[in-house]
Amino acid sequence: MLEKLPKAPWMKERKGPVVLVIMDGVGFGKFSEGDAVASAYKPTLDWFLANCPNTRLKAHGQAVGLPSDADMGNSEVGHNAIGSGRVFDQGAKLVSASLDSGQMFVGQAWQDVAGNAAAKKSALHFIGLFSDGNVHSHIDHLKAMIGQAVKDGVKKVRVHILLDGRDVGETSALDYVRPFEEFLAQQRGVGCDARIASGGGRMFITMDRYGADWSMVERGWQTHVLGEGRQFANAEEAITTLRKDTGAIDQDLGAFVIAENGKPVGTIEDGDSVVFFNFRGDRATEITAAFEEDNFTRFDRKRRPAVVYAGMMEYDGDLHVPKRYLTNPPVIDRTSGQFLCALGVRTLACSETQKYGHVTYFYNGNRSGKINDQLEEYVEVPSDIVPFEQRPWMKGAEITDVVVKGIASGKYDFIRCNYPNGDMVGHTGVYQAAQIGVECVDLCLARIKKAVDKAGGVLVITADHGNADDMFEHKKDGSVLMENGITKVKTAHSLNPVPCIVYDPAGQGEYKAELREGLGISSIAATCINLLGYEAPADYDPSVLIPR
Ligand SMILES: O=C(O)[C@@H](CO)OP(=O)(O)O
Ligand SMILES: [Mn+2]
Ligand SMILES: [Mn+2]
Repeated sequence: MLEKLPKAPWMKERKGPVVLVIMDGVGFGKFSEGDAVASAYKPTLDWFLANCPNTRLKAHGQAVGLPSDADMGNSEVGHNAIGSGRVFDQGAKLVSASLDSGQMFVGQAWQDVAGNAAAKKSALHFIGLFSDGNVHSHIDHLKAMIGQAVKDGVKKVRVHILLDGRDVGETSALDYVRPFEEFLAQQRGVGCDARIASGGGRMFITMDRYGADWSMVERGWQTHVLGEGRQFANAEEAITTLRKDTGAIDQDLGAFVIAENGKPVGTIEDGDSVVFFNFRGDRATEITAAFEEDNFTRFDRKRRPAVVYAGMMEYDGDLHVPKRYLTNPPVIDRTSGQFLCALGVRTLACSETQKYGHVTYFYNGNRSGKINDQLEEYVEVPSDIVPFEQRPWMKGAEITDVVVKGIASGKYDFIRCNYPNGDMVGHTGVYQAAQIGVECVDLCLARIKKAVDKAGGVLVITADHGNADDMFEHKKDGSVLMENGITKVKTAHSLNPVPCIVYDPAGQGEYKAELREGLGISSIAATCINLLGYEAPADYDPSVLIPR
């Protein structure tokens, strides 16, 4: 049972709702070149920063539960922290710890997958994001598992590699493939037939999220499971050829099947074992459903092999997906949503498909369902299926329509939304588009400001991590990295801090104009709870508001 939060005696009631805007991927850059946030025309955001209480919050590394401060933030850990008001050790850290201690390998799930392949002399397949980005996966985890599988007597390993180029350098795939091929050769040297079997860009196959584009998963199934698609002798040949043919960066590269004499080397067959080695859930649950669900209707699987399947982690704590997983997820309990529902606070959450689960599922501690059907409304604006550099405004206007209407309706006490633009367009690496994405968010903020003014509400503006604020690769000395005479673009998130702005036109001086400094984005939960008129739970990270 949750304790009931006491009223904050120092906070006066506002007439209108508390509105929380999460500008995904909008941070404060530290370089002038490549900062599409700083260069954007954004009069509203600039006005807020000049006239409202505001501070910068940490949104990366240990401030969001990642192993080290060299780890950039991401949407999962960011929204977990914002929604739960505390910092939990996250997947990246938990999996590494479980591997280091050997805990994973004594667990039942590992015994099932490795034991099955060893006993049946069948293949153990690994599918996942192939990089050291540490957002969805880490290649070291993959290598540790393969090493153990060999020790456990597995004689055949097949790896299906999803090329990253989104959390790491945009054309860095071969930096991972080449040393990995050497590693696989070592495994073959000790009697395990270990090979790369298939692959493709992560934004082209397998790793769709929130049902935005199931055709990606279908292509992944065809590639990994059925072995259908363009054939190559090895991954390096595939990557070099596809790059030459299409000019695509890694995340968008086409699919490939490794074959010998026209025959794929690693289709997934009855009796095999499969490990999906991403620890993060949003882009893992669809392919998991294709393996696990008996009555699967999203696409025609043609053939569904009877395999022993495990995910790296439990991806959905409500639906308990996958059925078998190798690492226990962080126990994100006592979320702000649960406290607010217990108080009868009426809530609206909204984003477009690409980030819909961020403001619901991640925000609620990786649980996909609602906390309270009567009190909460979740609105998903369907995302376009387009390269976002072509439409950098995305569904900003439509999300704003929902929020503005929600504010005016008087039906909600708390409204939260996520604008994907800074992030989704930032990931494309197209500077001009990223800048327009940020400008779109600014245009939306102006509309929200008006609605808040009219309703007598209060607005909190923040972000989950940076991205558009850092669009060029920089050298250690801070100068821009050039390649063939042009700036090398950066598609990944940044390590930069993010804004926290409190626009409170109906405020009565209940708190100091200087906000508490040095905090991380987990402080947003207590801040919103305070503005709603309650004291935050004692174990929450402090609010940015200092009562007078
Ligand atoms: O697109 C994604 O999956 C990640 C980057 O890997 O971005 P975000 O954390 O912002 O969702
Ligand atoms: Mn994000
Ligand atoms: Mn992102």
